[in-house]
Amino acid sequence: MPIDGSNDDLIKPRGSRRTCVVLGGRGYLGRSLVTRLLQLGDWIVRVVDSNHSLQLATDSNDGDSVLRDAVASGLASYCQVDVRDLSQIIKAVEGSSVVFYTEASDLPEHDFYACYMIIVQGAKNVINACRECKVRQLIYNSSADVIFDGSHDICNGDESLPCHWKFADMISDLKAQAEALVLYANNIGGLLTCALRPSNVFGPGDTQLVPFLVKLARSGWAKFIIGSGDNMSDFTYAENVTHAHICAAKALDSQMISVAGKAFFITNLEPVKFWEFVSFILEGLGYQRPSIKIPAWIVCYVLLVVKWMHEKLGSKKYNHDVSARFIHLASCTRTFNCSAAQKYIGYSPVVSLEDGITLTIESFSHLAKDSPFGRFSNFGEQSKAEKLLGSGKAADILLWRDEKKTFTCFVALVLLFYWFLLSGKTFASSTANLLLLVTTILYGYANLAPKISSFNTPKIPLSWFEISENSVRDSIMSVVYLWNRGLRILRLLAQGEDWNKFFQICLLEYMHLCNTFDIRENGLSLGCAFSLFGQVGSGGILGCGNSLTFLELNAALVFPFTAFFVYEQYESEIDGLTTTLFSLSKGLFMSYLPASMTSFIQNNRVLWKENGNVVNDEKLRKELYTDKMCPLKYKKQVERKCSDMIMNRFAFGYNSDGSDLD
Ligand SMILES: NC(=O)c1ccc[n+]([C@@H]2O[C@H](COP(=O)([O-])OP(=O)(O)OC[C@H]3O[C@@H](n4cnc5c(N)ncnc54)[C@H](O)[C@@H]3O)[C@@H](O)[C@H]2O)c1
Repeated sequence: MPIDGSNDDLIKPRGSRRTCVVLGGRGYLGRSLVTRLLQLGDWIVRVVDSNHSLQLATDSNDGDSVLRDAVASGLASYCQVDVRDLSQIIKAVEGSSVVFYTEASDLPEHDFYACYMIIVQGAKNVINACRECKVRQLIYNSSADVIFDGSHDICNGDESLPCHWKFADMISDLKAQAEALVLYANNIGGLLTCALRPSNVFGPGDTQLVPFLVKLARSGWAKFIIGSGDNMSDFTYAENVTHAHICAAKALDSQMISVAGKAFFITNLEPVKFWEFVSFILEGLGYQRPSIKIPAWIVCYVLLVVKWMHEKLGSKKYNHDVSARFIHLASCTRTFNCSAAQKYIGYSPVVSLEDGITLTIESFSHLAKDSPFGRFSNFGEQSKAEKLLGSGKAADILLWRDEKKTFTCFVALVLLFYWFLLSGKTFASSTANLLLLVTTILYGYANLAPKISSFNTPKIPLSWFEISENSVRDSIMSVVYLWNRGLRILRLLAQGEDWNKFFQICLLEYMHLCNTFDIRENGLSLGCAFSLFGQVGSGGILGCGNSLTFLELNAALVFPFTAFFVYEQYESEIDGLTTTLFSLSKGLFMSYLPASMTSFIQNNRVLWKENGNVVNDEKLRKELYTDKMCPLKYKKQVERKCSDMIMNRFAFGYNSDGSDLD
């Protein structure tokens, strides 16, 4: 129920304070609208939202302090409603003359019914409540998305553009229906309505655009420009949207014929390249500006594959619509003509685009790259890939946190790789050549004149060549550790204690030898296992052997620089896929076991004895499936356990269903 409960509109003369309702008044746009209305001083504001109470911030939040003062002086009140319940809305809007309606934007997009009930049914309820309570004006916060089909450019589009009823996403479709209902309700039962269509709203506290861009930047995807990067877009600073609402309320009185029953585009009147805007925001927050162009159709296909994977894995966390919407916005031109709003509702932006961007960047400083959370990919949470790499310098390099550093390391590794492996020399002569080269360069540098024409040649300080005692001790310790470990493995192999490892090493050595011969002997093939094409003919043999080896070595070089990066981007997808593949291979393996064994494993009620204790097969499952065993070992253990079970069954008189044998 409204706290103030006044019917002042009906009693107070025109020109004094009027009562208005801001439905969705604790939301992003709603808060800004409430603050602006209270600052104007012409209104008694009833904040209506789904929260139990106002929940005012305790710190010095500007908007909340204005509202706190207004509540204390009786100029503002709060009322809790659910827009799906007509009776609640009737109580909330009773006695007001204007209703500003902004509905939720954080809707459960996978649930059509819930979205429909909030957007469309909610709009019907608000209209009916306004009629019932004789509210004079209803101003609906729509969106420019209602005329966008997700694929065609809109250049300087105005209100004459027809609604095509083809939408890129469900929310825009439902919002278009709600907007149509609001406009259709105009002038029925004395209610005047209009709708505002802001385009790409942003500003301090933005819950959609800026957080999405930051997330993109932290995951590394903001490096890419989708499409040509030349597409133009209109953006609207949030305060300008709320200003437009207040202008519309005034205009519904003064310019009734031109405004009532109409929709108006609202923008900052400063169209910019979409990627220019994104770059301003990202650079302002310390992130790299997007620079690599990728055709939009490739991104769309990748997104479809990701969607398909999520569907297969039954993942509910992934929101395809949000990513798809961003791709459409990011690759199409969407500019709107705002002259109708300027002419009929007297709108003009109160905050310029440049100031709006500056204020927004300031307000999101906690999400900036240098903030304590800047290194992490998921708002304070360390990624698995980063944990796996030890969160140190190696992680920073392999996860491309600093492109320059990573690129330098990669180039250095490539050079070493070619120097040592593909030069055709032995390791010792490659090392000797490298040392000779370094010594020659250093000698040459030391003998350079201190100044060559206008360039100074700084001397390299001697400290560069010093190695600290600790580093020497650490590296010796590492060498000693590796040496001891190698010796232990050798001892195991020599004593024949680990035949698996013995054969693995033999196989590896054999393949290595074959490939070395392939490279060195220039045409000689040993028909190695590695070179699958080795048997085809001596002409092709060398090529295949060489190129395969070359490819493998290259892959080994590129792998760490790509695999961890890709894993970080698609952590949940890759984990999910691995789990699915693991369970599939587990199922496949079980299907190859004899039926008697699988029935023992699958039957929950099977009992057997182990070390004299009766155990059910749950324990067996846990032991077998959670152990990190190699497939061969795994199979052997299953067989052994199953045969034990069969033995036990007869020895202890249990049936496979756990009942006693007769
Ligand atoms: N934020 C943007 O960038 C943007 C851009 C263009 C258009 N819009 C549109 O403006 C509108 C408002 O956007 P926002 O970002 O301020 O949304 P928001 O989600 O921040 O605020 C909506 C408010 O509605 C309340 N609410 C949710 N469910 C309700 C229910 N069943 N009954 C009553 N109240 C309920 C929420 O508590 C919230 O306070 C949305 O329709 C959105 O589509 C937003």
